[in-house]
Amino acid sequence: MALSQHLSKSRQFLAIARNYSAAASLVNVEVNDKSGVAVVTLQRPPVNSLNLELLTEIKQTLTGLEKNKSRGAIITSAFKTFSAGLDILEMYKPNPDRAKEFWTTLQDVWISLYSAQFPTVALINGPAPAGGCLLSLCCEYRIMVPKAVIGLNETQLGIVAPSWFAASMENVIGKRQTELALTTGKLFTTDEALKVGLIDEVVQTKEEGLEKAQGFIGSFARISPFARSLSKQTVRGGTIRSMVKGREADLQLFLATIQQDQVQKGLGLYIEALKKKQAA
Ligand SMILES: CC/C=C\C/C=C\C/C=C\C/C=C/C(=O)SCCNC(=O)CCNC(=O)[C@H](O)C(C)(C)COP(=O)(O)OP(=O)(O)OC[C@H]1O[C@@H](n2cnc3c(N)ncnc32)[C@H](O)[C@@H]1OP(=O)(O)O
Repeated sequence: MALSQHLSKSRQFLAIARNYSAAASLVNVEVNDKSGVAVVTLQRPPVNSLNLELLTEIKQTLTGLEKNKSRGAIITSAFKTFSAGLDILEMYKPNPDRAKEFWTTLQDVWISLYSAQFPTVALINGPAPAGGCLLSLCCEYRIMVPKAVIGLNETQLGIVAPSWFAASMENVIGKRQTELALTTGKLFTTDEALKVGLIDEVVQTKEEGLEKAQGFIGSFARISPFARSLSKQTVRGGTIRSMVKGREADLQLFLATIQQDQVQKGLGLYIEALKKKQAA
């Protein structure tokens, strides 16, 4: 499709996305006029913790971008935190039906973002623990600001990162580093993340990050989108197939795990600690 035609379609999507954002407003989508690349900004105050509503909007946004054959997407945050990960309140004293929908929607978001046909970049403009890290791991390229942290720190909450969280990290930094990171619940500083390959670039500001992200996506301009996306599928297909095959068992494991007394106690203490931190 010619770029002018494509941009016209992108603008139509943007209009729809804006209308949608106006109604719900947890995700803002702006399509760059020149490049056709969408900047997807998470904006659930205060820390973009991923609850059912935010995940649902992310899922709808990704579906819209795929349908409109997006040229690329940059995922970032409107706040100083990229994303605080899963909303702990979705797992603490949960309503079973909501918990089921919550986890299923998280799985859908992972599948859509991990297998997106268009190029994806995470512009990590603040802390990205656990589910925040997972979102960025689904992308093809990660750009991060200094003085932030990123990692799958689930063990620090007394829970275990599911196998597809672990696989997402392993595909980026390898088995050895993933095992060390997961068993300790490590949150990498920006410098540590760069060293281990968990992120690809460090930028000083979000604006610089947006430029770099556009540059990364622009680097595919001369590559056939068909060949590009099939190559991505070749590399990621095994991980996606195994997640999809195991998703019902994964859901049941999640529901059973969060009902355990010990897990509920751990989550309760973690919530208290977060609140005390704010009061101090
Ligand atoms: C085989 C296994 C199979 C199944 C396993 C079963 C279970 C495993 C399931 C899932 C894996 C879990 C994944 C997750 O993502 S769990 C979430 C992990 N997240 C964190 O540990 C981050 C916690 N937050 C922070 O460290 C800081 O908030 C942060 C550095 C992000 C920002 O700091 P800042 O100083 O800017 O803000 P705060 O004052 O700390 O927070 C403001 C406000 O927000 C509340 N908050 C923070 N994070 C969360 C969160 N993740 N969920 C809900 N609420 C959160 C915080 O309490 C404050 O609230 P309030 O006091 O009411 O203002």
